[in-house]
Amino acid sequence: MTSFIAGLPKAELHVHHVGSASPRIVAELAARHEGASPVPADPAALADYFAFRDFAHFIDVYLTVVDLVRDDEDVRMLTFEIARELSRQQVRYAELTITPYSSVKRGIPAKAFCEAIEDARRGAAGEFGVDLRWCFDIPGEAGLEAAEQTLAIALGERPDGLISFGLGGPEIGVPRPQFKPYFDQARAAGLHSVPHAGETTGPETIWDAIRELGAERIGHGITAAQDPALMSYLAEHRIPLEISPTSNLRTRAVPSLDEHPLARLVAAGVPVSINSDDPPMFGTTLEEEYAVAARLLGLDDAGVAELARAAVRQSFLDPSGQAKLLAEIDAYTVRSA
Ligand SMILES: O=c1[nH]cnc2c1ncn2[C@@H]1O[C@H](CO)[C@@H](O)[C@H]1O
Repeated sequence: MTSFIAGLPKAELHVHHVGSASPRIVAELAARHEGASPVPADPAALADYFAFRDFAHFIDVYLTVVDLVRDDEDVRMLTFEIARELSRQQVRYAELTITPYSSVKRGIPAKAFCEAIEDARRGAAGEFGVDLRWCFDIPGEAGLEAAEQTLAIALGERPDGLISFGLGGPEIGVPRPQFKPYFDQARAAGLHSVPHAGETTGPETIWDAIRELGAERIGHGITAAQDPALMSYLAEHRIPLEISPTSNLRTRAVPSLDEHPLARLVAAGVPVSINSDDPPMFGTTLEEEYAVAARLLGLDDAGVAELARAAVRQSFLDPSGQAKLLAEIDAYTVRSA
């Protein structure tokens, strides 16, 4: 199973930019910028640093890593190195969630930020054969000011790889309906709506994301398992959940992997993709998340290949790109039989 997963061509739909900074990248960033940072450069110490009391603590820690990204060269290096890691796991296509607001607020001009990610996107395609797209998300804890800025950067700079508009950060105390005007404008401009919801709050947040923000996919959405009517709605309207099992464990959104609602969601017919969210911060990889999903769902190699196909079909990759990647998965599965 493990070697099958390792070689399986994949697509990743829910993985965060700064959240993918590996210990090597974090050490490189820490070394570049003198000055006090609580983020340890030593990989062992960093692993201890990435231990979270709860979700709010996770966001606090996450933002200390955001502080390490100080200029457009840091952005370019981080993005390119993420693509290297994705290619090592046979990821051919990834929709990377990026929060430009947080970096622009820290002094990186929006134009330079977008040029840097686009440089890295071209490099990733040429060097690694990884096709990167961007989801620009609003950091919810920064409220409507961040929504305003994120939309302005998205529509003002409109980098070629930008395909979707999201909402991350804490859900508690951050009601989704307030962001409706920004999602309306983003969708009117042709961006897909993919807010987080139902990660740390109940099903009503997911209903809001659907009804108020026009969600086409939901980030996490695991509390949908508490509402059979919502699961039926997600199944009937083919609104996929972007599931990251270990993330939910490490942020304490679920008490244990065995209690993760993934199997209940799949049994109810809810479309899901498997993702890693913030892999180094959660001590995992996309490959590992496929193995966790295979265990929780009792899948054989054929079942795991279907997980990869589902992610491709739920992606915003164009039909010909999807057909090409699906054919690659089919060919790999036949070869591995
Ligand atoms: O699992 C997650 N849930 C919500 N937000 C997340 C997660 N992982 C990373 N972020 C990021 O946390 C920042 C908060 O300012 C945002 O950039 C969001 O993208």
